[in-house]
Amino acid sequence: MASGQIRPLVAGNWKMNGMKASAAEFGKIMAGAGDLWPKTDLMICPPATLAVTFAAVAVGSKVEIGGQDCHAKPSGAHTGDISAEMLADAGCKAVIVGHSERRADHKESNADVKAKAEAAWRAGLTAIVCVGEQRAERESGKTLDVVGGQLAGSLPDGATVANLVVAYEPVWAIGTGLTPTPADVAEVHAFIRKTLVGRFGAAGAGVRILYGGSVKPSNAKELLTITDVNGALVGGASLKATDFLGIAEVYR
Ligand SMILES: O=C[C@H](O)COP(=O)(O)O
Repeated sequence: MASGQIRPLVAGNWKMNGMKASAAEFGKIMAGAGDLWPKTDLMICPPATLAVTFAAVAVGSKVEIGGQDCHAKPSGAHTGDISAEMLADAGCKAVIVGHSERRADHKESNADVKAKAEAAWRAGLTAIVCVGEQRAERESGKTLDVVGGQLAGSLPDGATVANLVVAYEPVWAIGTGLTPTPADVAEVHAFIRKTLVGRFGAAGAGVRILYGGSVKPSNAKELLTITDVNGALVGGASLKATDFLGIAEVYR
């Protein structure tokens, strides 16, 4: 399916950034979102400490709130963890699972990511499943093998495909200012689309595939208008309202 037939999603992952005072920047994002919707869906995934407040103030706005991770179980003795059900209870509509920083820092396996994605679905959330290769893997021509393996192991089983988003984030492009060529992005996104259709049939053609990794206003048009790029997962540039909205502007 051509990217133009799917409403894009521009999601901001604030990672471990943001204090109560960041509500002012979030307010600017909400203020600008009305002009971009309904052409583009906007989402901010703040740290959990801010999710409840942001979700409350975002009611009635055109910005949805997502979590950055969840535990696979609904509740229990898991100190420091947050369940998908808790995120839903806080007003979140989605959760990122399998971000490369979680896969690396917390040694999350594909099976862990899949369990988290299924937990998201169980709680009624959209699962944003992240995949992407390391620099050495790209340089040795293994990108599609790596991404294919991650998809095979991490995508949830079930029929709630409408609640699935895949984010392609080359690990070497995250926070580095480096980006793949448009041709490389197109190749991986076409591969992900083919994989989704193979896995979910016709419904796979409607799953949004985001690109993430050093997206900023100056490169957004080049990266986000490629076929089968249906939006962006933005890190650093999502912390500043003008940059985040400037990225989403490409879909206006
Ligand atoms: O989740 C977002 C990505 O890790 C991208 O981060 P970045 O835009 O700072 O490169």
